Amino acid sequence: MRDSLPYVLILYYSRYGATRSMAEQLAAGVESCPGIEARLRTVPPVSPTCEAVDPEIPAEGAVYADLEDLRHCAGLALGSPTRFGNMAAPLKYFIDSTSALWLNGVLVDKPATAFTSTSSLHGGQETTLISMLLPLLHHGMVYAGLPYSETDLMTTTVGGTPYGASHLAGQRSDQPLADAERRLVRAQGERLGRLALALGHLREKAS
Ligand SMILES: Cc1cc2nc3c(=O)[nH]c(=O)nc-3n(C[C@H](O)[C@H](O)[C@H](O)COP(=O)(O)O)c2cc1C
Repeated sequence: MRDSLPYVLILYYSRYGATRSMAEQLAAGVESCPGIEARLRTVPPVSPTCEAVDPEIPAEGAVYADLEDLRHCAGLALGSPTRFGNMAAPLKYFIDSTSALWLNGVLVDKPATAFTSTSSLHGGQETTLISMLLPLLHHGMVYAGLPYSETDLMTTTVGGTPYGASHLAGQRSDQPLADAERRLVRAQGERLGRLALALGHLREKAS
């Protein structure tokens, strides 16, 4: 018998705060689902010289993720700023440390999604989301984007894609989430929460 609620892991990197504000909205969406919690975790920055070791507790924002956060999640949302049309290196670096979980198939059949923030509208939101989709598929996760039943997808003039939520943060990464962007990332969290519960029940039945 489980003594705590299942949780969706929201694992993100954010240098200037835009992706972090998306992560917080996605968490609110997850927690609007009765019976499941959101767990926010981040990853430390990386640098070309790797002697430096970051303090164990970051100065602000979520605490750093470890592999146990990932092992026990019921669902996973990956968030990253767009960097040259791709996910940021710190998130990729963390994902590259997950081979032991992959070998044991611990993420197989769990739902996953991705979200991103950019400075420019056509600066690579979709390619970044797809770059995050790739390792999730290798882990055997079930990718859930955003369906067009979320009608903001049809009308948004800022972020929001069927591949996952996105945010146009502007040149200084200081634009707040637009209403449509906020609704979409919340809907994504709510959907991920529902899917995590449903797939969790299916996995329990099968075991
Ligand atoms: C190295 C680097 C590469 C970037 N590449 C892109 C890019 O390809 N397209 C884009 O629109 N913005 C790009 N940006 C801007 C960030 O994606 C944008 O500022 C984002 O909102 C930052 O998110 P954060 O506030 O969570 O750190 C880049 C920023 C950096 C530092």
